[in-house]
Amino acid sequence: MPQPILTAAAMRDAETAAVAAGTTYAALMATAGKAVADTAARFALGRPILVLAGPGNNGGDGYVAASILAERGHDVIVAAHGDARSAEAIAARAAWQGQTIALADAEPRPILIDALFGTGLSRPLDADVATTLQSLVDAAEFSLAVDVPSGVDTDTGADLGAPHGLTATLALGAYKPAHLIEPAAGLCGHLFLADIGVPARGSWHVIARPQLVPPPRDAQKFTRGLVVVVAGAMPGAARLAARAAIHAGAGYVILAGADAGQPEAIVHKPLGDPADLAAILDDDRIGCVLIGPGLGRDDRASALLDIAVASRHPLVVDGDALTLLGREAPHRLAPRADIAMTPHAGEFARMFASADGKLLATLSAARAIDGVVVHKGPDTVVAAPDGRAAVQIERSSWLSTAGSGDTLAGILAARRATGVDFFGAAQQAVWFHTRAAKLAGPAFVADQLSHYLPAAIGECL
Ligand SMILES: NC(=O)C1=CN([C@@H]2O[C@H](COP(=O)(O)OP(=O)(O)OC[C@H]3O[C@@H](n4cnc5c(N)ncnc54)[C@H](OP(=O)(O)O)[C@@H]3O)[C@@H](O)[C@H]2O)[C@@H](O)CC1
Ligand SMILES: Nc1ncnc2c1ncn2[C@@H]1O[C@H](COP(=O)(O)OP(=O)(O)O)[C@@H](O)[C@H]1O
Ligand SMILES: [K+]
Repeated sequence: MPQPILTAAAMRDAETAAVAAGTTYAALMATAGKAVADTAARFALGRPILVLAGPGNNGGDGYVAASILAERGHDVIVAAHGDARSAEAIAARAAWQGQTIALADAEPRPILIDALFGTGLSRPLDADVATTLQSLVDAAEFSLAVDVPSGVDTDTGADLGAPHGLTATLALGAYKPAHLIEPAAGLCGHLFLADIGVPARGSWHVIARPQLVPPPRDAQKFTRGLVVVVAGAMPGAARLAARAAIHAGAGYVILAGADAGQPEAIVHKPLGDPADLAAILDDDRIGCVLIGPGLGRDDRASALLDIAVASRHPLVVDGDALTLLGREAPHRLAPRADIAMTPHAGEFARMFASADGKLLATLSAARAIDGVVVHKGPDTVVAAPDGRAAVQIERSSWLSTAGSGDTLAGILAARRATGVDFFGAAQQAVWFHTRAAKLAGPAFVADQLSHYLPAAIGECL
C-alpha cells in the first residue's frame, strides 16, 4: 500500500483509534520521542544538542527525545517555550532531568531539534519566536524538525513563519500535506518517516512506483493502446507529447495535424479543416485523445477542442485547451465521461478559484469537472472526483524546462490508452515523468525525456 497522507485532524483520529485499541497517548509519545532521539543520534556524532520544546505534545516529543539522548550520554540542553499543557507533555517535561533554559536565552548549538510546534499550530509564529528559531537553525550544523517544521500549516502547506534551511524533518506516524505541498515541503529538508505504531488509512496517499505487467500474450498494437494527439498552432508541443506517448507504452500513436518527424512509428494524419478531426476520432479502437499542447487559442483551436470534447473517447485536456476553457471548464467538461486535465498553476488559476491549499483546491476542481485533475508543479497533486488524491514525493527540479509538461500529457494519454483508469494512469504518468528525468541526468532537454521512459517502465515490471 502506498503511504497515506493525513491531515492534522485525521492523524489525531488515527491516534485516538490506536488508543481505543489498547495503547496509550503516553506510549505513543514515548515511541515518537524515541524515533526523534534515534534520528538525531544518527547525525549528532557526539556534538552538543539543543532541543526546543513547545507547550504541546510536539514539545512533549522533544522532552522525551532529550531524556533518551541524555541517558545515552549526549550533551543536551532544552530551551522551553511556554508551559507544557497536555498530561503527556507535562509528564515528559517532569521526567526531563537535565538543564532547561528559556527559548529567548538559547545559544546556538551544533545539533538542533525543533519541537516547538507540530500539527497543533493554530496561528502564525510570534515574530520573536520565528526570529530566534531562524537564528538557531542558521547557526546549527544539523537541524531536525519533529513531525513538521514549527510554523507551517499542516493541512495546507502554508508558511506561517517557519525557519528556512532545516536539514531534515521526521514525520511522525504518517505524512501530512505539509510534507509534500509547497511552500512547507521545501522547508522540511530531507524527509524521514517514523512508524509510531498508529495504523493510518485514508483516501490520500503519496505516488508510489507503479507495478506493471508486460502486454498480454495475444497483444496487438491497437489493443496495447491507440492514442490520438491533436496538433495546432505550435506543432512542436504536440510532437513532444506524441513521442512521449509512443515511448510510454502505447501501441499506436496518431499525430493529427502535424508531421511527427522522429520516430517514424508515429502515424501522421493531416487536418485540413478542423472537421477532419471528427472523422479521425470516429474509430472505436482509440484508447485516449490528447488535446492542448501547442493547440493555439484561435477559432481553429476552439473548433478542434469542441470536436475532441464531443468525442466518445477518454480525453486528456492540457495547455492551451485549458486556457480556452477558462472558467467554463466545469460547465463544459463535467457532462463528459472519462476526462483528465493537466494544468500548471497558471492554467489552474484561470479555471478555478483557489480554495484552502493546493490539495483541497485540486480535489474541489476534480469534483467540479467530474474528472481527474493533475495539478502540476514540484508538488504535483492528482485528484479524483470521489475524493481520492495522490501527491508526488519523488521530484526532479530539472523538469522545470519547456516542453516537459507536453511530455507528461503524452505519457498520461498512453497510460490511459493501455486501459488504466485516469486516477491510476495519472499517478503512473507523474512517476514515469520524474523517473525519466532522474535517468536523463541534469540539464536535459524535454525532447530527451522520452528516451528514458522505456527504462523507467522497465523498473516497474
Ligand atoms: N496526539 C498524539 O497522540 C501524538 C502526538 N504527537 C505529537 O504531538 C503533536 C501535536 O501536538 P498538539 O496537538 O499538542 O500540538 P502542538 O503542535 O504541540 O502545539 C499546540 C500548542 O501550541 C499552542 N500554539 C499553537 N500555535 C501557536 C502559536 N503560533 N504560538 C504560540 N502557541 C501556539 C497551542 O495553544 P493554543 O492554540 O491552545 O493557544 C497548544 O498549546 C504532533 O505534531 C506530534 O509531534 C506525538 O507525540 C505522537 C502522539
Ligand atoms: N521545480 C520543479 N520541480 C519538479 N517538477 C517540476 C518543477 N517545475 C515544473 N515541474 C514539472 O514539469 C512539468 C512542467 O509543465 P508545464 O509547466 O506545463 O511546462 P510546458 O508547458 O513547458 O511543457 C510539470 O509536469 C511539472 O510538474
Ligand atoms: K516541530
